[in-house]
Amino acid sequence: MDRTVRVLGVPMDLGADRRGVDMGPSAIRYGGLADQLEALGMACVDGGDLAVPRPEERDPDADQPSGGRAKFRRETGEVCQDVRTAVRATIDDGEFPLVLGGDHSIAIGTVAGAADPDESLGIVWFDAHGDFNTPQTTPSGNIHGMSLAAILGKGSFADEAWAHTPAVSEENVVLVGLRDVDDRERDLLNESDVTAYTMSDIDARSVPSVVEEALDIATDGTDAIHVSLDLDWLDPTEAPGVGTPVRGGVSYREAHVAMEYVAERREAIRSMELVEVNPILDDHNRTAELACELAASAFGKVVL
Ligand SMILES: NC(=[NH2+])NCCC[C@H](N)C(=O)O
Ligand SMILES: [Mn+2]
Ligand SMILES: [Mn+2]
Repeated sequence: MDRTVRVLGVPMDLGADRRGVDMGPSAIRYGGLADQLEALGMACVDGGDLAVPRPEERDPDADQPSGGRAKFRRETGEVCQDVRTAVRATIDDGEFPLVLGGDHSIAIGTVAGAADPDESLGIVWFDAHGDFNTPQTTPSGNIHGMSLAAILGKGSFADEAWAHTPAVSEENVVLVGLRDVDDRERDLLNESDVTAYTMSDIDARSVPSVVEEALDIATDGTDAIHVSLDLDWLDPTEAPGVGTPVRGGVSYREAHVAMEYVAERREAIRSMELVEVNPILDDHNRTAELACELAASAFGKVVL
């Protein structure tokens, strides 16, 4: 890729129950992100961290305009609008936005910034979870479990302009690696036109075949795609530093080969994010280091 990569940190933890994911951007930087990308011959600049309010200073239930429960809805909306502005400015400058979370709620802002309203954007979402709850179905009230539904304007997110990005069509959205879905979330997902590949699909078909098909669906008829990588997609033995680990995820090698397939489509990729790294729960920063390695593979690092 010949675009300069601009790293944008979003130390956001309002969307999750476990504290500590706000330190993800620092952990990923310390994990050697810039060095890994520069070793590939890429130019990399750091846009710093966006400001995020502290949860201690806010009331999670202060503003619930359209019913249901989405904790820190107002604050999440404000942060996501700042993420959108920063991502859009990066793209307007001809650079590639690499957003570091923070919890997965920030994807709402990344996608809003990446999607040109006059174009269509596909999404490949690597995750153990569907992130397809709405304020009406959520068991937790945590927006990181609702971010994909928000982008698609599900439930009461339909009325919230900061959340819903109409340039994204369900037909071009693909989930990869699912293994933990809530009951009402499952119904919403099954009723939607989103394509979801579970870990059972990966067991039966292998990562290269599933990821290639996922990329085909996301790029089919779209102008560009966004790649969202939740580190809990990997098995917790490889990525222990995440807030909502689920057994039975992809292995180290499978994650790398998936990112190598992503790299083959890199001209179509407009933005990428690495989310849910929680250094408090990690083992000597290995999850953050793995995130850096996977980013390098997604940008074209190969063995030979
Ligand atoms: N991005 C994540 N790690 N999401 C976890 C979501 C967990 C659960 N489904 C919930 O709605 O609360
Ligand atoms: Mn997620
Ligand atoms: Mn997840």
